[in-house]
Amino acid sequence: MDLDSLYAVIQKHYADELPFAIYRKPNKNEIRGVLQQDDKLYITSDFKESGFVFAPFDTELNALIFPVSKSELLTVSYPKKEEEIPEPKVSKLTPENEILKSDHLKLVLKGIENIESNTLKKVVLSRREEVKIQPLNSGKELLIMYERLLVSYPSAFVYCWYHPSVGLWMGASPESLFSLENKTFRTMALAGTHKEDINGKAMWTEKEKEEQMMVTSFLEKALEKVVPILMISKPTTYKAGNIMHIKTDVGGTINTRLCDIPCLIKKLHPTPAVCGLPTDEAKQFILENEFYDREFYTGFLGELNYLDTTFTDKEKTDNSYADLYVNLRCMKINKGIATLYVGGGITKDSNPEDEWNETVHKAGTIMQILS
Ligand SMILES: C=C(O[C@H]1C=CC=C(C(=O)O)[C@@H]1O)C(=O)O
Repeated sequence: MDLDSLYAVIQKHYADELPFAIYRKPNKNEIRGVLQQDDKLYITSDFKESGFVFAPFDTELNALIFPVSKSELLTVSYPKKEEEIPEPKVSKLTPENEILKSDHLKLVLKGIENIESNTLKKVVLSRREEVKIQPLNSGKELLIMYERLLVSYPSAFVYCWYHPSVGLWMGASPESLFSLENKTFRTMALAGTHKEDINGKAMWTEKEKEEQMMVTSFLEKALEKVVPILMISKPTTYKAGNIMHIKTDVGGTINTRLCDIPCLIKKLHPTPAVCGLPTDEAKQFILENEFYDREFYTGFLGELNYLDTTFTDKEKTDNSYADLYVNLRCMKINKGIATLYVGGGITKDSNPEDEWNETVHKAGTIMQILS
């Protein structure tokens, strides 16, 4: 099958209001599709099923799955396309934006005050922004947007997910939750944000370095008992579209008898890159104080318990395979409205105005594919 045929199948599925996910993994030259054959909503309660999982931020809520046994799985090659990424169009503040801004500044300030007076060390605070778009009348318009995402974010996990009773989500995630193949385990500590500068280098501040180090230390601690020799790279600058982050690669051979995929999910989701530290305190602060429901933003998604190499073999499952990504740089699309989700890590050294600007910039990079 070629790309055009895959797109044709997706368009038909969308028109028939049937669930599907399409995705391209970071730096890979292929697109995969998981096309569920009925319109039921399947839930995975223990992450033991095989399928494409879509899990919300709040671990108390249901994670959804397109089961392999109920889906057609397709894979096509995707030629690499290089394209200049346009500068994000950051529009002037409208009165609506002013309200968004003052709410976000208040939220960040409250986060900082909490960190100063409590045991909370870091909390990731976010907001959403609604943008009017041309209504997506057909799958064709949808795929044009998806194609723009693919080209703008070659190093991201670029996906489009649809279920008629949940809605349509699209995104380009720079962050792996983890991958596991047999016993080879990989994850990353990603934090700190800068606009891309001319020479591709960023001058990281102490605040950003510390914020990212907290994520690395969390992973080290969470994994010490289950990955006997944990390899941790030096922090490097990582480019995601026209945004840069600090990234540390973390990995090793895991003892799957001590910790399997459900155990890893429990240990790692939500990471301090999207929640904070300590996890429970940060999560409580987020649920009580953010002005909206995150739903699937900062949840995770991807291949669960079906082997990469046997992608087309529906019957074959392997319980030590997963390739999961954190749902960042994403949006929900409903008719003529795209809701963008953006956030940033708050520590004691955060400056509310800078944190607001970070979210404006992140929103701008997603917005550029909407025009
Ligand atoms: C929560 C988000 O980003 C996280 C991932 C990378 C860098 C981040 C930061 O610099 O704050 C965040 O931790 C988001 O983009 O909505």
